[in-house]
Amino acid sequence: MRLSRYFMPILRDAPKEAEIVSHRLMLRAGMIRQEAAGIYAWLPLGLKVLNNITKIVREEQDRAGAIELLMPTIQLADLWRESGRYDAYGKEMLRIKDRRDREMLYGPTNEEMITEIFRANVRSHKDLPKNLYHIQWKFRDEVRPRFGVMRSREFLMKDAYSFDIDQASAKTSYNRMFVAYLRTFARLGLKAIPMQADTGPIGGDLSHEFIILAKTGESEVFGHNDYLDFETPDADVDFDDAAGLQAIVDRWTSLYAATEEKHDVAAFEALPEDRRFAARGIEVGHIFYFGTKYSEPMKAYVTGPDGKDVPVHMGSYGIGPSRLAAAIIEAGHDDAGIIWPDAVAPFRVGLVNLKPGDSACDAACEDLYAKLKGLGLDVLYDDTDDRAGAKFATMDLIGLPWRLVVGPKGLASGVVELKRRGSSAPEQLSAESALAALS
Ligand SMILES: Nc1ncnc2c1ncn2[C@@H]1O[C@H](COS(=O)(=O)NC(=O)[C@@H](N)CS)[C@@H](O)[C@H]1O
Repeated sequence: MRLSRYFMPILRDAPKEAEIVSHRLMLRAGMIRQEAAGIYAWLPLGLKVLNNITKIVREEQDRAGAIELLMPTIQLADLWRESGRYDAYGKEMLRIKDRRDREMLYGPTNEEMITEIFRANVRSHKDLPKNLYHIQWKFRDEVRPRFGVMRSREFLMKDAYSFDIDQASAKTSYNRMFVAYLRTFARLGLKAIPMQADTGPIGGDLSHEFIILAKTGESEVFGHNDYLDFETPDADVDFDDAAGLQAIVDRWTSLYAATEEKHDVAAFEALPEDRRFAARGIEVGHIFYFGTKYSEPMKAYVTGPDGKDVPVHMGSYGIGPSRLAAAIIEAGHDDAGIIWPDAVAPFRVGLVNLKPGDSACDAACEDLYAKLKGLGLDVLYDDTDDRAGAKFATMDLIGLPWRLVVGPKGLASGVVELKRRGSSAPEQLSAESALAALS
């Protein structure tokens, strides 16, 4: 992409209302723009990051055997009356009426709707287990939206829902998502720790939050340090091996880890001082098992092996891709700006022409631009007339993994300059060597 043709409204300074670093940097990098309190437009650079995040989320859901569909954002109030949550959900629910005065709502979550879709189509235990998911915008009228997209009112969520014949089988579905979440957050360059958590308005009695440690996290969390060195399950983990999955979950829940709500001070303080952490954390995922909480009132039954109708056992599993864009910045930045993990970066390489209009620089940049794209790399080519310092600052701010600089002096001695974001010194090397280093 040529920067002269792109749309990336960089801000020199962050607006004063931005309190945390990710909010400041997302505004300054031209990734998002607030349209109303807690409601954001995702500008081109931010949308590329969001799409990279959802791509990884989707791949790991699919690997775990979940099946993707897409449910609407607008839901009928009557559906929520069936589960009894319409009144219970409270002020966070955005209630609307259509032209026929029909009561509707902007979905904060989809347990009722997915249960309705399931019960209309699945009647036999032979069709179980099932895990259906979508990646869809949600609305929760948070009393105090803040920290940019970290706690917004309209936000993107991957929410998956599992259906099983009994609790034992539902636990395996829960474990599949647990393992998928470990892999997902690791691929996003994050160290997420599963912590026992409250179930809140979703319900049930088994729940884990996946927390990443960050100074600006909203939650107070406590845990055993060893979690930070646990390896992530491999891509070839067998999602049909119930015992193997349980072993992974057992290992990842074997040491102390709890959010404030579930914190057991005595258990925590029994740990050696140098083996425990008390930190702030960001909740990037939350999984729940809640049995027949929805299937019972909504009559989502299947015929069991004994011919008797039984309500299905369910769980729901949420990840916040829009929150993750901010959380990843909280976990990876420096004074110059964002440091994206390669898998999430909006472009792989920032190509900087120090002297647009100089025929040697223009020719060398066009050649590198074409070759880098030929290597399948996404390139942002800064062909603008900005000063060199401003160009370098922009590339650091938006956090691209590589910066490749072409200038008249360098060309005269047959070199270009290559720099890895976040590492130390830039390297002077031939264009060919630079291409080899980037391929
Ligand atoms: N206001 C918000 N802004 C941004 N992300 C949010 C917000 N509220 C929740 N999330 C994200 O959405 C994830 C799931 O939300 S949740 O309430 O915990 N879970 C559910 O809604 C269940 N239906 C799981 S399918 C959270 O872990 C968090 O990453």
